Amino acid sequence: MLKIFKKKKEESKPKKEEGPITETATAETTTEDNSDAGSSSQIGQRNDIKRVIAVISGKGGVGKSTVSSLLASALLAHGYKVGLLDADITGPSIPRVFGVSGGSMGKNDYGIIPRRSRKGLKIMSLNLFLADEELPVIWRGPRIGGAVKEFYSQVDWGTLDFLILDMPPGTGDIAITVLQSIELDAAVVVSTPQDLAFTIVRKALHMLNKHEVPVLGVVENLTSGICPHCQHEVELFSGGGIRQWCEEKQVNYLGSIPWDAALSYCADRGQIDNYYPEAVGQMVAAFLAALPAIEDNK
Ligand SMILES: Nc1ncnc2c1ncn2[C@@H]1O[C@H](COP(=O)(O)OP(=O)(O)OP(=O)(O)O)[C@@H](O)[C@H]1O
Repeated sequence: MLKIFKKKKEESKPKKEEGPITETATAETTTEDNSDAGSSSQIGQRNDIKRVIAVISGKGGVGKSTVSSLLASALLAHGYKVGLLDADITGPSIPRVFGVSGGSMGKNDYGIIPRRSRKGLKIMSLNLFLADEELPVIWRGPRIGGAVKEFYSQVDWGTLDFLILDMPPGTGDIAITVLQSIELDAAVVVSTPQDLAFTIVRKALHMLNKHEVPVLGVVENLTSGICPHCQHEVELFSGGGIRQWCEEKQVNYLGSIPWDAALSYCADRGQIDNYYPEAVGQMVAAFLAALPAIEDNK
């Protein structure tokens, strides 16, 4: 006989995930950076963010967070004022790769003060609020969208030339909610050369089209690697049709990043901003060259 287990009633449980992050998760306030601070109604008021650029993949694990971090660091190295918002709420990795730790977040009358990397990149991530970075965040799409929106509007970003948004992976509920939560100026799409990956990444391109977000271009990650034994360059995936696809569809090909052990070494040690090979230089040059067309169409 089938035993039917009644689900325990959960309605009476307090919903822990409700309430603004900026109020519930900020452990401490500080007077740092608020010499001209006003009332709490001034939260986000002095933000002057010139461009919000999303980095998106559609497929998980292709290097979206890595490309977001490299792009933000390279723009900073070019002298731009840059912020990096980790919208990958359930799998945040940005603070770690920049060697920035969490704990109590400072707040002034203009909002939460973002953390600064050693080189001055402004960073905001849910991981910065967690006492233990290994704690999982089990939230549904609307809550995640809400958190990203707060990280955009309730943070004292100040003046930025670029706010880079490391999007959540996938093209489902969570990514769509984030797309709807923040007005984006453009998006950079990341894929590996593998046909399987790029098929899924194309879904992200369709999603961006549907939401009328201009695509700045595609970055191909993990194109090739140097064999540590014979020092020969090896292709890591079959496929390799992305550049041609970009030409056919008149989408900018922003360059390729090879697999490089030095990159993961820097990321693991919180020093991704020390990784600046030629491939990254070429990517940022192509990115900057593609910008005017997007801005002219605004
Ligand atoms: N070109 C590269 N060379 C060496 N390691 C890389 C490279 N690109 C990415 N990695 C490593 O691969 C792993 C996955 O990269 P990353 O976290 O950027 O992927 P993601 O697309 O953001 O993943 P998710 O879908 O979980 O958000 C990381 O450990 C990163 O350091």
